[in-house]
Amino acid sequence: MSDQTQSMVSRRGFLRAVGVSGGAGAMLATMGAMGLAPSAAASVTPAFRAPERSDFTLTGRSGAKVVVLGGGIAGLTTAYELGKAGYDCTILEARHRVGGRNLTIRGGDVETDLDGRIQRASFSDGVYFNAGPGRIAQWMVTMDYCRELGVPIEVFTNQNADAWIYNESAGMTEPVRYRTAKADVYGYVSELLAKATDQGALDSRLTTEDRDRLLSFLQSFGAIGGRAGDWAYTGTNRRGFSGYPGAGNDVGSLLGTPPPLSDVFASNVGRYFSFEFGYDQAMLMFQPVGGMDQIPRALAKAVGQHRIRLNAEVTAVTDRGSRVEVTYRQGGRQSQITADYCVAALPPHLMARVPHNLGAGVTAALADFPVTASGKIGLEYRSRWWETDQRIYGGITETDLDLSHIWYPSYGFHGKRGLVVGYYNTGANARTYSGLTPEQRSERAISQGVKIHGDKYRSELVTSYSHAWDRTRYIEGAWTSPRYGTPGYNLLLQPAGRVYFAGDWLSHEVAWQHGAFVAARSAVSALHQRVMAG
Ligand SMILES: Cc1cc2nc3c(=O)[nH]c(=O)nc-3n(C[C@H](O)[C@H](O)[C@H](O)COP(=O)(O)OP(=O)(O)OC[C@H]3O[C@@H](n4cnc5c(N)ncnc54)[C@H](O)[C@@H]3O)c2cc1C
Ligand SMILES: N[C@@H](Cc1ccccc1)C(=O)O
Repeated sequence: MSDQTQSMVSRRGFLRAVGVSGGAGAMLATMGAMGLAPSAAASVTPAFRAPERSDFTLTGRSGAKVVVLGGGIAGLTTAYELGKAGYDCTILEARHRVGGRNLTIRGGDVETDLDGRIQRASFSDGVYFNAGPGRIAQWMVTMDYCRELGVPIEVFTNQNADAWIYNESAGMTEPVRYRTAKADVYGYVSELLAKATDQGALDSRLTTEDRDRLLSFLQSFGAIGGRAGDWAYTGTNRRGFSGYPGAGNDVGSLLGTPPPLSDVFASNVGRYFSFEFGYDQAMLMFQPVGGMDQIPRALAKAVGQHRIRLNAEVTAVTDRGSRVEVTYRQGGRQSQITADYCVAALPPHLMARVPHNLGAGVTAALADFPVTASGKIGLEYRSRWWETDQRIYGGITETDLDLSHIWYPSYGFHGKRGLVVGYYNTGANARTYSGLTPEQRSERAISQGVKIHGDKYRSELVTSYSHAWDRTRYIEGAWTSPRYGTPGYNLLLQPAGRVYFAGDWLSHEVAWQHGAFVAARSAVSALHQRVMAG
């Protein structure tokens, strides 16, 4: 489908709904069903519905004043989209920069956490650390905003056959490459299933043709022997080589023979394979060139810096019936801003603490979002030993250590220096690290990383910066687990008087910028619909 076709389809949906006919509810109904017009559907993949495009065009104009609380992706998107339709928006952001959880750390950046710990990043020029979001799936509306805002993107390597798996608690003494682990697990699983199939164990489920087709599939899927070889898995070059094939008669040195079946299952390496099957984590994935914060930067530029008040902490919201008053503290001074409407795009657990007159039900609903902790550390190295010595170009190593994941950079290949994400963890593991000083976090991450990567993990380190989202002022958590379908959740999908709510927590894509974008678009649509109807 060409972009043009899809844009036209989306825009037509909007015009029909909001513009001239504009009956109440029609726009939202159309948005919900805003797949493809029947005539267009015939020429495109029929199953793909693209309801949320960045050519989100509000028809009809309004100069109404809107105050937006929070300058994260949801707040910025709200002001950006309303701005296109003429609204007079002001964003109040408590932090010293926009972006919220979309945070990229570069050399010179300074952050003070809730415990008063100050970190000044000293990364080299050109080295950056995405402390929050790092990847974008192709179908996400985030991609459309990158295109519309002119933010260049590049592939983010989310899976790599040459990255490692290391399960210490399963008794592994050294890491195994993904490709090796997959070859062995797929091989043995195929062997077992082929044997069971051939011995008739599945005859009640399979026709003769099914059985033959399944056996043929398993032979290629697991690289196993045929019937004559009793379907045995005995290894394959998919495991990799200790010396890769070369010129002339050099067939290379295969990476040994597979461990016995029960050792492979005991190592539990297979637990990581399904990650890349996820609809949200499957390759290809993308990242903005130069850091994830290129997105909020571009949004802020499009909104206009004069519309964004930084270091402005919202302290009260009062709905006066015909207008909304918002009180905020900036530079030690208390100020007030009055607007026709307000869109509150703060984390729900923080909005719950802001005094307001929107009702106890709203407070209770806002306070009912369980919050998860998460943390990451960026380790800058003076050499790219993971590329030169271990032949890992991007991707993720999976572990059962409390560091959970190690990410290799998807940019700067073959450069002089580079940044590895030395831990990315959640829940209890994240809280273990967030309770430590930055130096202790770095030491803990390094002492574990050397088990996988050897001495260079320590000796080549230049500097590090760690971010604990549960200890970040004005965020206090990584993401929430909404109680979908409850009266409280549904209450916040509606405006409370003149106050609307937005954020990834009001979507089914929590922990993704996509969720923040679509929730903002939903609030904007409802607000505009009301203004046009009024
Ligand atoms: C570790 C981590 C990894 C992630 N990985 C990915 C990923 O790979 N891809 C992806 O797309 N998404 C990812 N996400 C999710 C993504 O970051 C969020 O979904 C998105 O950024 C949320 O935007 P938001 O505007 O809803 O909320 P926020 O970014 O939380 O914005 C809320 C804003 O409100 C401000 N605020 C709070 N209190 C006040 C106050 N009193 N007054 C004024 N302002 C206030 C905050 O400072 C903040 O700027 C990740 C998040 C984390 C934490
Ligand atoms: N979106 C975040 C959090 C997340 C992790 C795993 C699955 C789903 C969401 C990330 O990709 O890192």
